[in-house]
Amino acid sequence: MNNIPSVDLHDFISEDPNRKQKFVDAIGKAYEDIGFVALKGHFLDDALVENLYNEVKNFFDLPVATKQKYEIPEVAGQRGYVSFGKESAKGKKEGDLKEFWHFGQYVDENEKKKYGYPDNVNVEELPNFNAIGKEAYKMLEKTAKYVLRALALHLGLEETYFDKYIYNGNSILRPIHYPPIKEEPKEAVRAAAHGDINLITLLMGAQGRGLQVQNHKGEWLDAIAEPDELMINVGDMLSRHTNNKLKSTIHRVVNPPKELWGTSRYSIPFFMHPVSDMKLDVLNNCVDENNPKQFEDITAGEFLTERLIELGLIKK
Ligand SMILES: O=C(O)CCC(=O)C(=O)O
Ligand SMILES: [Fe+2]
Repeated sequence: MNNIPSVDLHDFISEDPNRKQKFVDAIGKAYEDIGFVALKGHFLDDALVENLYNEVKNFFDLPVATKQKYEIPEVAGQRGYVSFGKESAKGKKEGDLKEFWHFGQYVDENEKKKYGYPDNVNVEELPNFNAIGKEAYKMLEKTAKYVLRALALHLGLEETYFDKYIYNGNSILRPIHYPPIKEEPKEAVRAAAHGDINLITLLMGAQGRGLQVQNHKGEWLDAIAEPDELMINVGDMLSRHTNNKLKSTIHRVVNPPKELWGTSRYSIPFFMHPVSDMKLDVLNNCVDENNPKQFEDITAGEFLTERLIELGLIKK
């Protein structure tokens, strides 16, 4: 029995108003409650998923010295490689037991200056790695656009409310490798308890065990998706914007039992970010007498910088 509700994006995209409303209600209810849904009917086909996993595994199999060629501290880990143990969850000193890669937004040459995004990093050893990453990025971004449209309707906003903020948004596709565990990790875990920073996260790879989410009672529940499903959760930016009506649920990746220490785990979250100048100020229609404004006004860019400092990716 899974604890996370399952929804099908085909319902939302269908021309049938009842199916569309059913999707909006189901995802809205799930995000006001547990903060996660498993979603079928997205735009990633099986071949693309398989190709992406193969490329990602081949990348992490490269020698450490090769991977480190692609580590660029000046961009605060926002593109290219981030080596093992570098990132720690907010408020935690032990680094997570993971290494990862970041693909970022693709903007035209003439738009580059406007957005100020760092360039994506090209892996010379793997001729298809970057093209496949880009294709997956675009398909996840398209999926996220429809999910945000459903959430806009649920919030009583215009359906396309988020479209203008996510066009050329600062999203990140992050393939993660949790290597085999070689010695007693003491306090360190694969990913310590955290809320995501961004608007919503679309996670590939939640079929395997390890991901857990915390419910209202503080209990940790396993979050397991079907192979054709993406796990999609609300991040802190959307939770702020909606005055916590939509919940950014704390989640973590636990270490496996000792007999499975020898195995790697891979996952590929897509962190959907808006453009940096989106105001995350609490929406008026999410404030009333019983639920007063809970968050200070802040832009997405300011909020991201604050959090990257807390994660250890920007050095003060
Ligand atoms: O690896 C996973 O399953 C989840 C990773 C995660 O929560 C994150 O990177 O924010
Ligand atoms: Fe996360």
